[in-house]
Amino acid sequence: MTQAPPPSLPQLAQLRGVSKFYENGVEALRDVDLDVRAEEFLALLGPSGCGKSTILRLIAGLEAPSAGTLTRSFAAGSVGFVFQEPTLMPWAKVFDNVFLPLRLAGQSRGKAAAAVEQALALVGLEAFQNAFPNELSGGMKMRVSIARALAPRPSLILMDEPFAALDEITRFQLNDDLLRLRHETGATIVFVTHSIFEAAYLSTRIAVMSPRPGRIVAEIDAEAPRGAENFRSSPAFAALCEAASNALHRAMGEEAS
Ligand SMILES: Nc1ncnc2c1ncn2[C@@H]1O[C@H](COP(=O)(O)OP(=O)(O)OP(=O)(O)O)[C@@H](O)[C@H]1O
Repeated sequence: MTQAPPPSLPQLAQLRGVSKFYENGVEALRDVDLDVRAEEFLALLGPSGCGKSTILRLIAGLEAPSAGTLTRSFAAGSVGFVFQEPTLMPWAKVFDNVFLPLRLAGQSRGKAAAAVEQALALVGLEAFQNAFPNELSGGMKMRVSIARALAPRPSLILMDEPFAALDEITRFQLNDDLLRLRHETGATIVFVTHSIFEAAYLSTRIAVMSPRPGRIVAEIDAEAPRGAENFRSSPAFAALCEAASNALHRAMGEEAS
């Protein structure tokens, strides 16, 4: 008698044999197979121009594949996007910036107030709802941008190098905030980064990409215990960085060091 296979984790998105050509003839992706599993923190790690942002846009439904299949199993309104720049409206208070996606979804200010305040509390900015963006530091602006993505309570958050423009100390703080937020909200996160260290610190899985046309060349299980006081100096963190670094070197056609 054959045993039934173990139940697989639910998937929010599935890419099979996905290629993407832009109108100018650029082949951004070639034959990409990738799953986004519920409740994971998936990092897309790869060199500049390898198609990481293209994958996010495909998952969000902002682009269509040129070939292959893409299946989405989340509601259209249940995805949040965080970009490298905070992209806040400078003329609007923090509250109204975070309210924006709820306003676009047709909610009144009064009805949305609790959700906006809760999202701001999640990023530690509940006291700044009446501030304007130019009164905030770069890290605080990014927190507002994250709160805006969280306000509609999406099941999936797509983050495109959100901390790349921040100094390292702020970046480390926001990395820790993000781990806490994921824990508190249960959201699935797909996170684009160039940083091996950031991918190793944050992720439960790292998909390593080749240079353009991008393909997934390695998937690294990164479910290391994050409870340690200082995970960044732990052997588990070092091992993850080494595995990701070696996969990236192989992808770049170099000898792994
Ligand atoms: N709308 C577009 N039209 C034409 N070419 C595009 C378009 N968007 C992206 N590309 C090209 O497709 C390739 C992949 O771009 P993409 O932004 O997805 O890569 P990336 O890995 O996110 O890059 P980076 O790490 O530098 O942000 C690049 O060569 C880029 O120039």
